[in-house]
Amino acid sequence: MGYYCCSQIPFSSTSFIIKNSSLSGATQVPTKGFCQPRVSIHPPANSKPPPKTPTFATVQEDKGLIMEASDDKSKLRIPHVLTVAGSDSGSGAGIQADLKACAARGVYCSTVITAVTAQNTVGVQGVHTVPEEFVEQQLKSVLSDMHVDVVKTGMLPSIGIVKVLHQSLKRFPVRALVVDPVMVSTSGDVLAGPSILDGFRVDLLPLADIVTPNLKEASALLGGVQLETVNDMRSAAKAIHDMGPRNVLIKGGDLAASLDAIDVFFDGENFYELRSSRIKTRNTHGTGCTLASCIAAELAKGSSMLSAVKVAKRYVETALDYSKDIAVGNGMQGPFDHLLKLKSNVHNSWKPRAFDPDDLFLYAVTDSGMNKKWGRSITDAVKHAIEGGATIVQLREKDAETRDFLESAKVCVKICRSHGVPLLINDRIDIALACDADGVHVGQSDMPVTVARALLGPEKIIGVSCKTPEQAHRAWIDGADYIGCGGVFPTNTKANNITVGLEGLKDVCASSKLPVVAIGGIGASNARSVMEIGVPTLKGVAVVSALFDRESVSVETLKLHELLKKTALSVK
Ligand SMILES: Nc1ncnc2c1ncn2[C@@H]1O[C@H](COP(=O)(O)OP(=O)(O)OP(=O)(O)O)[C@@H](O)[C@H]1O
Ligand SMILES: Cc1ncc(CO)c(N)n1
Ligand SMILES: [Mg+2]
Repeated sequence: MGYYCCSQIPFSSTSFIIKNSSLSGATQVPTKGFCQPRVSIHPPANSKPPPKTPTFATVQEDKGLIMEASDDKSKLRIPHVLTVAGSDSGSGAGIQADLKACAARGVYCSTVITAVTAQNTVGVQGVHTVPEEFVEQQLKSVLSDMHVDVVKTGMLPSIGIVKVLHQSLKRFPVRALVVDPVMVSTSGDVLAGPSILDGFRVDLLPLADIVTPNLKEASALLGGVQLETVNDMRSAAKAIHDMGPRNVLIKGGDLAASLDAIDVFFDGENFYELRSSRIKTRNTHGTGCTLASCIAAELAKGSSMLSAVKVAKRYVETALDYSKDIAVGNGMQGPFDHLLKLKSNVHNSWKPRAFDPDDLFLYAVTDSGMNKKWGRSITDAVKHAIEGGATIVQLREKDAETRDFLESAKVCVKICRSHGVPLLINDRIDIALACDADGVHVGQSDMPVTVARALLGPEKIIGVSCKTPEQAHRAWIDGADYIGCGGVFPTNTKANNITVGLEGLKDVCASSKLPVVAIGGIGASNARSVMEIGVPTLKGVAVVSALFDRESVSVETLKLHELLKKTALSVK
């Protein structure tokens, strides 16, 4: 990820687990064949709220999908939000923001488009309303076929559209309704005129589980009262709650810029001030749509309302912070990046290059004990190995403190990157993620390759230690990029490690579909014999002591590099 796209419709599902979930206050209507009851839109708020009974969703944890206890037990279903909103050609708000927010939160999102807007970072240049009959047709297509958990509404440009939505929700009840009463864009352009207010008051708010107006929209719903302070927001939340929605969230994005970003949540009993720091950025276009979609997504996963709102607010804050410097368009209000990776350097121009098996040629593995013995830092060890011609580096710092290790690893990443040499971390997926290393190397009893892959994503390099053809086969099936085979010879760096010898190495290389690097007791005296086994999958040697348990790392690396080059020529 790293490119802004105006037409792409993202979809992703990530893992999540639901147990004992409860949706605050929605009326539950038991439906035959579902262990997770379908819940109808609740009655007006002046009728007594039903007791909060937890709903239960059976979960297949490894897939992260809700499993319905329907007749067909093999059917997996992912939480589903339907957004009923307008399209924003600039993709910062509207349908496009909803799709991205749901994708980022791991929820399926279907779409009913109510209007098409010609819109960019400058403002709204045109609005084309979809005829209400066609909105109705879209609603029917989705709701009659798919199991929608939560409906979220955005731009509803005509009273007729509000009416058909109301009818459709009566006909096809869902578990929760999130209403974002979109009226005016931040650029000041009207997206739904005042005639819509009656539609909200009469038809939608009494059905809503939550309504999320910004300051201007709250003011419009209340007939134009001024809202400038947090106290005003509280009074507004209470007054809007009286119109029927179960919960109200007044968004304070438009409060004075000197203040924190404060939203007021009211559940009919208690007020909550939800605060986050105000991110200094022009890229706030679509925060409202995103917040409402994220609330809907969390509800679809089974969160309570308050926790859904808190998660959504934190998500928006993190996404804004992460995107504060991105530049899309020339106007005053830029979009932000929903599919953030929560990493500081994704927007760098640096792009990981694809793994090249020839990188395994001279594989330097650091060792904290040896570095200590010779009085060198990890970073000096890495620098010198690269100077001598190491083609890939692995940090294997078994007894370093995590915080120190991370700091050194970050510096090593910079050094390696500036020389085009991949840097891997031994065992520690957390460190690899935190320093954005090129990948990891894991042993047979470390984290499984499949789990490491899920955490690291498709681009990172994963190597795995294997002693047998069976382990090598497994590594290939599990999606590793290379295997390390050994120990070939006895070594001090791994006490009690069974050696496989040159024969064992040959067997593994001959059967492996992945490139192999030989490891264990290899140095200048025996590297030639290793490379001479002559199996094409063997791409190089990994070395610890022969480089790092020496006075000059660069000199030893250079010597070994020369020797390997000569051997490679003679083996060919
Ligand atoms: N600069 C900011 N820093 C942090 N949070 C912000 C900032 N601006 C808005 N927010 C938060 O984003 C969410 C959306 O609020 P906002 O008032 O911007 O909605 P909105 O006007 O409907 O947005 P839009 O119409 O652009 O989609 C709220 O939780 C708000 O506190
Ligand atoms: C289509 C659309 N929906 C909602 C908003 C509010 O941000 C917008 N600007 N455009
Ligand atoms: Mg808004």
